[in-house]
Amino acid sequence: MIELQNIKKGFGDKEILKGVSAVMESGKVNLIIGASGSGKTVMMKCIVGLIKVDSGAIRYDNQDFTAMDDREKKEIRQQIGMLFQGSALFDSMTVEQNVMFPLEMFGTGTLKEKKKRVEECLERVQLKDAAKKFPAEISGGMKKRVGIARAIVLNPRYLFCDEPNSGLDPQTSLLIDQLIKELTVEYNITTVINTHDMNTVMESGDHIVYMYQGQKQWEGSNKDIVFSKDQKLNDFIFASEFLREAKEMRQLDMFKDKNWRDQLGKPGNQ
Ligand SMILES: Nc1ncnc2c1ncn2[C@@H]1O[C@H](COP(=O)(O)OP(=O)(O)OP(=O)(O)O)[C@@H](O)[C@H]1O
Repeated sequence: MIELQNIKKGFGDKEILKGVSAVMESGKVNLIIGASGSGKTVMMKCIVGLIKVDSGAIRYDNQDFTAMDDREKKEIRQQIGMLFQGSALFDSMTVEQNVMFPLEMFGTGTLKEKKKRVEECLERVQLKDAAKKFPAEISGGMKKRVGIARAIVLNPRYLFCDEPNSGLDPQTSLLIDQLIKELTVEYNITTVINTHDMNTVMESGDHIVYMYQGQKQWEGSNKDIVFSKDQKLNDFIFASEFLREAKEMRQLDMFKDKNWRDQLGKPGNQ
């Protein structure tokens, strides 16, 4: 679990994060959503330590990351896997060399063990047959899967994905979302995704943090979203007539589920 406690960050006299508190749960797909410029990327960079917060605390499983020295921060960073926008593969390396890279940098064990781990990860993302190919020879969806294999090769406890669906068709996007979700549950990873993709929100979002102008406007699950009365969230998520209709249909479906009906109206259901 990652906890953010009242984090603030500004550049010059411009305040970008205005005191954000939120929780990213383990074994869950946690999404950061919000309009362009709302502070999602800055927040993600603060969480992984690429940007230093001005104040507030970030806790990784109860360890205060913001109070750590460089050596302790490095230990946390080695438990973090990252999937970058556009996959960020090394073009001159084969698929298997790309996945091997973090193991060569930070891994322990013999070369044989490392090769076995690469093979396992490629098998897990169904890319064993593409091991000897170069990035230029594979599709965008395959590149994302290489990026995912590389992100999990060191068995991370935390996984950060920046726009994992950018540039992908809807069907491939769904497959990538499913893969990330499966891995999150399988290895009990705390996964944090920065996304604009409404399919991801409605299908994979176990826990969603909605940012509005540098503040957390709303936090909840994708089921909560369907019943939320937060106007800003509703305007953002259900922006089109089509999506508003889809929301009403899902509400009807969910009303048929007694367990869910019982939860409605309970404290915390915003
Ligand atoms: N290094 C920086 N120096 C100054 N301002 C910055 C810096 N990084 C981000 N900002 C500003 O912070 C604000 C929030 O940017 P951020 O990239 O977090 O938005 P975002 O929600 O991720 O948007 P998008 O969805 O378009 O990626 C913007 O106004 C941006 O110009």
